[in-house]
Amino acid sequence: MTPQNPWQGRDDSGESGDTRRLHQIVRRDEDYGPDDAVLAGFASDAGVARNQGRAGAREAPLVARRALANLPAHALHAFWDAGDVLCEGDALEAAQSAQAQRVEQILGCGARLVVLGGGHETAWADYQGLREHLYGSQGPGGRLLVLNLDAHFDLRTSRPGNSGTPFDQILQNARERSLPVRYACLGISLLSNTPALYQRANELDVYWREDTEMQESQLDARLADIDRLLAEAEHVYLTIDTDVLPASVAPGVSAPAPYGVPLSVVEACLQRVKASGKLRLADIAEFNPQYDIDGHTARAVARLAWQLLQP
Ligand SMILES: N=CN[C@@H](CCC(=O)O)C(=O)O
Ligand SMILES: [Mn+2]
Ligand SMILES: [Mn+2]
Repeated sequence: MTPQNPWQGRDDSGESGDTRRLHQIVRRDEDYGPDDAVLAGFASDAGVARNQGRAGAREAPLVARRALANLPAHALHAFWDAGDVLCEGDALEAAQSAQAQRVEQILGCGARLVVLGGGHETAWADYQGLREHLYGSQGPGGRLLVLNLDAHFDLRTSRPGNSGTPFDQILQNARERSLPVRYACLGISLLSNTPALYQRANELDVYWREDTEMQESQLDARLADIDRLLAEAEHVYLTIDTDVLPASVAPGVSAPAPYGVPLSVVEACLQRVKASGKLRLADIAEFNPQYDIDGHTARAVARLAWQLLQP
């Protein structure tokens, strides 16, 4: 469990009506079951450090919980905080392995899991847990869509892994095991990805759209794209890199993108995936509180996490 208690906020219970906020409905036991919402943190920026980026994402789970704490509960009656897996120093693979085991265990209970990263090395950890859940001996099998909302492909081929390699790691691993995994990346910034990364995306049959195609006026077409991708899969892993948002909305990231995808579009994509009934796992990565301005990024991350937690 995190040392400081982030679950603190206003108490309006003296007023009439439903005044519940998230800090008043959070639970820390393990008595969750099918369809219950569970929040878990992966406190790591070892992948960002390895990837020549700005450290600080390791504090994100704590700061995001603080921003979530005071939000009204609305349709959510309870949710569980499963605490953090901490990455000590550069011991990333050990932390990813611990996170994968925990993800598999929580998904095995039938819960709806939302992970707060960490750099995007979170995705390789989360995927491995989901892979065991879906394709392990008791798993249902079926086609998996990995849907990443991100300014970056994160398809770097260097190893050991870092925050820029997770989807190459996932696709390589899926190929080795002949698993039906498709990768789609929405929000790519032309100015944040080299031609080598576009080439890697083409080699791996990645479905991608650039940020310039992900604006409000193009939303209907993008939702139709998502519907087609969803129709070709039984399961979805949704991963949101905070740097997909414009730097003005989310300055607190390692690698800001000035153009970005509007929060309204990101939310519409999230809601479309949720409505499909195929969402098995979601995470939000790359929030770096050290570079935030007046909590703007923390609030945007909390807003996305809040939507994922709602029934
Ligand atoms: N998580 C991904 N990070 C980007 C970082 C790019 C940058 O630092 O400019 C990537 O590897 O492409
Ligand atoms: Mn990114
Ligand atoms: Mn990323």
